[in-house]
Amino acid sequence: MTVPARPPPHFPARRGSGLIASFGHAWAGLIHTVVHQRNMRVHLISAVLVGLVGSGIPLGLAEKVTLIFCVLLIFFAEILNSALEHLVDLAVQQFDEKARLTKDAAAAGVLVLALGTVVIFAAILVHNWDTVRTSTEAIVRQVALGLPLAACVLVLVRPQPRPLWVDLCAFLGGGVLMGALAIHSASLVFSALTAGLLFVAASAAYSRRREARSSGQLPGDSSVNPRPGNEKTG
Ligand SMILES: Nc1ncnc2c1ncn2[C@@H]1O[C@H](COP(=O)(O)OP(=O)(O)OP(=O)(O)O)[C@@H](O)[C@H]1O
Repeated sequence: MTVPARPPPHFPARRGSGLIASFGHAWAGLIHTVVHQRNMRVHLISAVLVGLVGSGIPLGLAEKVTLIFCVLLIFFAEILNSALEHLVDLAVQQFDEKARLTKDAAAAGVLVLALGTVVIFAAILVHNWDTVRTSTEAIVRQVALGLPLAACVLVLVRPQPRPLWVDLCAFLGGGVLMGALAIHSASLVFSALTAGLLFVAASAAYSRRREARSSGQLPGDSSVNPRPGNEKTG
């Protein structure tokens, strides 16, 4: 006797197929993590600061590769940590010791990587201390233009509701600062990394605005608090 084929599960229609659609799903996963995971936003701001140091001080190839690899590894770990949290929440809706152990272990993985990156970053700065000491002009420039750029990224990723013009000013202001920094950059790879992070922050701001609109919140209405249930700390 043949077993009747099971009906397909109730899935919403896929947003497309092929390589471009796969890239779109991965991009949506990245932006969702930035929007909903506070720690991911902390990593993003830290990565902007690393990008500013790397594009201000001339570093060796091995040092550049190590720093960029560390930054990407932390993002990777945080995204995987977030995926695991979703999976655990899907399987377990009540307090469960194994759920706690799984989430704690995943969070520990991110913590270890973040601490390791801080140590590596400090070791690279100490190793290049002579260059750092003689790069006063570059340091002043990176602080004068880079800190406002980091502030623009911070504005874009903040969960608090705000008017659209604030996001637009932050994105355009960040772009102008980025351009000014890129002219004198010691490393175009680090400049590209910083520009990419600004773009990710702007996409997160846009995505948050769309979510707020579809859930009935008016963007820019400061009387409406962001939904705390949607916000994760890790
Ligand atoms: N179902 C559960 N059973 C037991 N403990 C849980 C459960 N869900 C979460 N926890 C505990 O609460 C912590 C925070 O979990 P949550 O899902 O809120 O993630 P988060 O705040 O985004 O995580 P983190 O900042 O730790 O990465 C977990 O690390 C775990 O110790």
